[in-house]
Amino acid sequence: MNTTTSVPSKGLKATALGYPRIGPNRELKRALEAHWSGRLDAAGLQEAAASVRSGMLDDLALLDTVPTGTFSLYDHVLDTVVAVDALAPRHRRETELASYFAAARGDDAAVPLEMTKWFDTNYHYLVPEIGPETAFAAKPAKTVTEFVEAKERGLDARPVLLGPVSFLLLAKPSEDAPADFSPFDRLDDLVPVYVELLAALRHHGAGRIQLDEPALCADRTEAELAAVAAVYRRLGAEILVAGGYGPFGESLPVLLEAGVEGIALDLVRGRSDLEALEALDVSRETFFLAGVVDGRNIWRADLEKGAADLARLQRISDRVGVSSSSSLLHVPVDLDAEQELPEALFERLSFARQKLREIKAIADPEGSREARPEAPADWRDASVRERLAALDADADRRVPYPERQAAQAERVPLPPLPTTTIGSFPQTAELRNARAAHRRGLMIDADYKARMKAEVAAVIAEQEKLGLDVLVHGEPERNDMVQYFAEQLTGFATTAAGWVQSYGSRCVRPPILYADVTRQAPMTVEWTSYAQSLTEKPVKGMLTGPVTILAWSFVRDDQPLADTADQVALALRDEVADLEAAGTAIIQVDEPALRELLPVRAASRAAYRDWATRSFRIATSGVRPETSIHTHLCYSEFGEVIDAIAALDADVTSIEASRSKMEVLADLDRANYRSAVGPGVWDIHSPRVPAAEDMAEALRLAVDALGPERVWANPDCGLKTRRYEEVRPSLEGLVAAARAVREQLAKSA
Ligand SMILES: CN1c2c(nc(N)[nH]c2=O)NC[C@@H]1CNc1ccc(C(=O)N[C@@H](CCC(=O)N[C@@H](CCC(=O)N[C@@H](CCC(=O)O)C(=O)O)C(=O)O)C(=O)O)cc1
Ligand SMILES: N[C@@H](CCS)C(=O)O
Ligand SMILES: [Zn+2]
Repeated sequence: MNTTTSVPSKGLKATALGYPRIGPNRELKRALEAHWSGRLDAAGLQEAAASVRSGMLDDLALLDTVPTGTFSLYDHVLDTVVAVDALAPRHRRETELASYFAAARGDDAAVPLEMTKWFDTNYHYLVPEIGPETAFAAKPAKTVTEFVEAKERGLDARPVLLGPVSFLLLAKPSEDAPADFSPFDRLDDLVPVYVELLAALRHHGAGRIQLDEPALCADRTEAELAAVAAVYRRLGAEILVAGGYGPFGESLPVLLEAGVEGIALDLVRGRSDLEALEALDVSRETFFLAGVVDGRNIWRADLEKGAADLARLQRISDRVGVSSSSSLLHVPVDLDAEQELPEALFERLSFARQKLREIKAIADPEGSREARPEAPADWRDASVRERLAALDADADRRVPYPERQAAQAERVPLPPLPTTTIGSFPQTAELRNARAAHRRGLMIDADYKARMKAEVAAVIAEQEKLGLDVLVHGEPERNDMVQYFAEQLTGFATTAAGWVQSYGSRCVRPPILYADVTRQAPMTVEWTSYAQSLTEKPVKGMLTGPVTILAWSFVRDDQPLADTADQVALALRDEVADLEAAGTAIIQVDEPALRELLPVRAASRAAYRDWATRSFRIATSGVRPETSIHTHLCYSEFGEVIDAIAALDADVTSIEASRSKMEVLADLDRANYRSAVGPGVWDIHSPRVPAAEDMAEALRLAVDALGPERVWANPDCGLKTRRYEEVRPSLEGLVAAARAVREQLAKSA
């Protein structure tokens, strides 16, 4: 056994709130997918998981105190469901592992838990279903095992669990719960189970235990805050409460008054907590972790600034340690895996492993305080800035929707309820292998392009055969809908191995947006034009919007997000113009991350909505009235961005609606959204083939809500993760459903 022990620091104790858990080379992803496909048994999967955990501890051993339990086979919220024994009956199977994956992914017998965005990140968690009858019980096996693993190595280990308040606030009522039930009503029943979990850990020698309460970084009601106080009074000593997604704000005095031993502060996004603490009467015995190393971005820390914040905290308390601002889950593992990054960029970056060293350096009073190098002057591009400054008057479409709609209908006549898809068709292993071969230099450009064009032709033929009305080229040439654009724009770098978990085994490599953005050449026109040359039906141009490009990249921190978004928007505006000039009648600009970047706190939201929607309009407003702009959003929970969706001023919005049973349509109506909607009638996140009759019923609901002239028929997201075996029958059903509803409408007219 490896018996690494941590090296005691000369200064303050160094730790981190959590660590990447997919493995430096996505080892866990490969093991999971092998297990799901039947190639690796449960024991083999557990062995691979143990090896990933061991690698995490190898890295974390650099610290004085090591967080444990932040590993997960799929998702840490699902782990908490298991830890409190709250699995829904429909997910219970013969083994714990089978139950776990039934809840995570669904199977023939049961739909999975819903998946949704984790705060303002690109990580997705599984939403616990809690009802009045959910019988909680403590199941400490995972947390204890992982704690003991670290302890047996001689490490000073600190178990981490998702706290009870956040667990219930992130949950949704189970299907059979009464209408007035809220999972939070069950807090008093859940807390004793946490008491047992903590007792099991203490029994194995745990001291301080970290309870993550990220929900306390959002606005909370008085009643919720009162409950927080009661819970933390009851959970007792040696508890460290961590937030990680901004300031605790009004929760901060509540936690202090409840007498929690320690609080982990996010001093990157939540620096206002520091000022709040300076104004409060805080016991000098309170333990604080100064989260001065950014867990959400990849820039090297400003060590002087970190040390200065630390000093401020030391004026408040005698017990201070140093940490990351959030879990390091959101950054890639190791910068040293990147050989191709420009030198001036490389030396300004820090991934998880490097961040551990930064934490250590800040904790050590004699540690090096070497400054991050200045950004080179040629990272700024005066021409982009001048163009943006001159653009103000041009950032909106000049003609209002009703006139545009008439011009567009004349240019592209379509039946009622036009059928279309969201853009991507299945990314087969064969496509990805061709891309990997191309990247490694084993396939020349011409062959790669020919292979992708053959795929476009096949996708067009599929759609013609299915009888869809508005076609797509299928996006086979895109590794990812953000990375593909980042690879072609200046100002972005892409990584070779900078993988970050998005959900379960799925990962993304967020590009790094480090300098002013410009478009060197058209990025998509050739593909769209080629697809259009193969068919008489209209083919949509397909772009990713500025907000989503920002949300799914690591973004420069030296200027407001709004300014960066405008630069990306300007590059897209040129692409839109080129697509239009090439004869493209319909251009879709996807903004699935519009909701994701919405600030966690309500006070900052109006400003966000303004810049986010303006950047979309900069990208799209250059076209003539007869050119139709579509947009697409997914990941439900649109409530807070409904006004923003209306402010995008698109001609057609396709939107995830199948899970919310079309409720979003009434919301759009209330927000004065008057253009057309494609409410997703097929939930593509599930492998189930939807029944044509169910899709027809959904379309009828949409027609009732909006009128027949405003409804499009489409799935609720792209088809890249689905297989053709599911796609063909599902789209056949979709076309049949639209035809059936059209016929009914014609009869009743
Ligand atoms: C729509 N979603 C997206 C989000 N964020 C993005 N940046 N992009 C998105 O599409 N956030 C919200 C959702 C999240 N959903 C998903 C869905 C699916 C994935 C996914 O499948 N990810 C893939 C990786 C995708 C990718 O980059 N593919 C590349 C590289 C493929 C690869 O792994 N290559 C191997 C080499 C293969 C070989 O040698 O044989 C390698 O590099 O090691 C490509 O297609 O070229 C995943 O596998 O996890 C993510 C988010
Ligand atoms: N056009 C993209 C949008 C995904 S959100 C796709 O179809 O995959
Ligand atoms: Zn989508």
